[in-house]
Amino acid sequence: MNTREQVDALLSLIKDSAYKALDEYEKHGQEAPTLDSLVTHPLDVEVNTVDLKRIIRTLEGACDQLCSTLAPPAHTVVNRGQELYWSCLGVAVRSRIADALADHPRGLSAQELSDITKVDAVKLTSILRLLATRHCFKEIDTGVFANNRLSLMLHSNEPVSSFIDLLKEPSQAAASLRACLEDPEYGPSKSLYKSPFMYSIKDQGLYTSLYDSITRNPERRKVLGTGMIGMNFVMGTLSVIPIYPWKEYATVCDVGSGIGAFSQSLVKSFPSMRVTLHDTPETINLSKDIWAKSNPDAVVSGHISFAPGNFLEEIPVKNQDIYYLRNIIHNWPDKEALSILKNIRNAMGPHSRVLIHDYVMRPLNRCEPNDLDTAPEPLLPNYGGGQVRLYNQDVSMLLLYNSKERTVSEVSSLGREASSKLEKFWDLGDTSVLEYVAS
Ligand SMILES: C[S@@+](CC[C@H](N)C(=O)[O-])C[C@H]1O[C@@H](n2cnc3c(N)ncnc32)[C@H](O)[C@@H]1O
Repeated sequence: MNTREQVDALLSLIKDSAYKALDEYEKHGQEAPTLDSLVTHPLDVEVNTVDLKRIIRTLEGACDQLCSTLAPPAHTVVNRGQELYWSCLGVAVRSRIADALADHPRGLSAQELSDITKVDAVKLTSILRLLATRHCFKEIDTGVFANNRLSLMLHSNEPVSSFIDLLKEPSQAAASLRACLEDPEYGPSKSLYKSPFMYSIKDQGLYTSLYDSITRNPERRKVLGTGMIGMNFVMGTLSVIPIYPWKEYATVCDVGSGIGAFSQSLVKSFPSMRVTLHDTPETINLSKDIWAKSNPDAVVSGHISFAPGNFLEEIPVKNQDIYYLRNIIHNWPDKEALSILKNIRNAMGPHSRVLIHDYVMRPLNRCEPNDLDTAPEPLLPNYGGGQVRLYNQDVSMLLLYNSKERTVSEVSSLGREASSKLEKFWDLGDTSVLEYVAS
């Protein structure tokens, strides 16, 4: 295709997917809200958004490719190199700007916001202008800002805001990435204990790993718990609940459960299921408190139980129908990921299944045939910018743990080494579930 043909094809994809997205909102009861709207649309809180995700990845991929094709190359790379949105979002969350604006639909001046948040008014103006330029908050008069559809996500009641807060550690590690890669000891290391994050805090000599630093910091532990709810909401992982045949099974071990955000939804949909949460003792203590308040009946009836421990040493819960691991394997370099899978294999009964629920890396070229959903040309086969979160997450895993998001064949080879074989692949739009049985 020459450039004009590519632009034509990209414009068709954009037009087609934009109209499909409008239809998708309307199918869920109301037309798509404008950016100024402060009203939640039913689709905003829907668990299964796989169809919308598939539409949006084409739309975003095509818009990004169209602009990258037609803008001067220097313009595009400098814009990306200067990107500081993440830093301003972090400030907005920490200083609770969206909370401050909640009762002021006609907005507050930067000075009024500064009086509430204690952030200097001039600096706050620059920060909010950058955010509003890409549609998070809006400037309704010079220096006067109000909430809009995107900034509502930064309210402290929204788990997504905790996930934004949780990006502090990878951002800190990202600032050290270049120096870390050039360091003779840290650069070539594959160890969790020598990740770019560990490099960034090595002079403090306080912690052995990111998990060590979070486990010993109750405030960050809480942010991790709620941030995981926000991250999973964005990833749409709860769509596994309506899509996977849970009713064929009776017992589940949620391995590395966190505070049990997944299991809360699972027992709500399948109240007869017996679920055991397995995590570190500190996180299990936190989750016991949370469940005692949020769902005491499930705890008293024994439908939810707790198994503190260390999955690198042993899985204390034996012979479950399902061992479910959401956002676990990607946190660990191959050596530790294999230990976790081997420990699960030792805990499994003859009919147990393992569900590994993570992002799955897709090829950026069309050379190798694969069974994954491939984008139409001229898009990159992995949807390019339409799947950028997956690639950001991949690099975040490198920054934090010297780990990565894996391809199907990388996870399968770890599975094989742990005496398990891939039986089924579930594509949930952004994320995928790899289902393993004993081999
Ligand atoms: C990224 S979070 C995922 C939480 C949860 N699966 C979810 O998706 O919401 C990883 C979890 O692994 C737990 N974890 C880390 N090291 C562990 C270990 N050695 N044994 C058991 N759990 C561990 C952490 O405490 C944390 O809750």
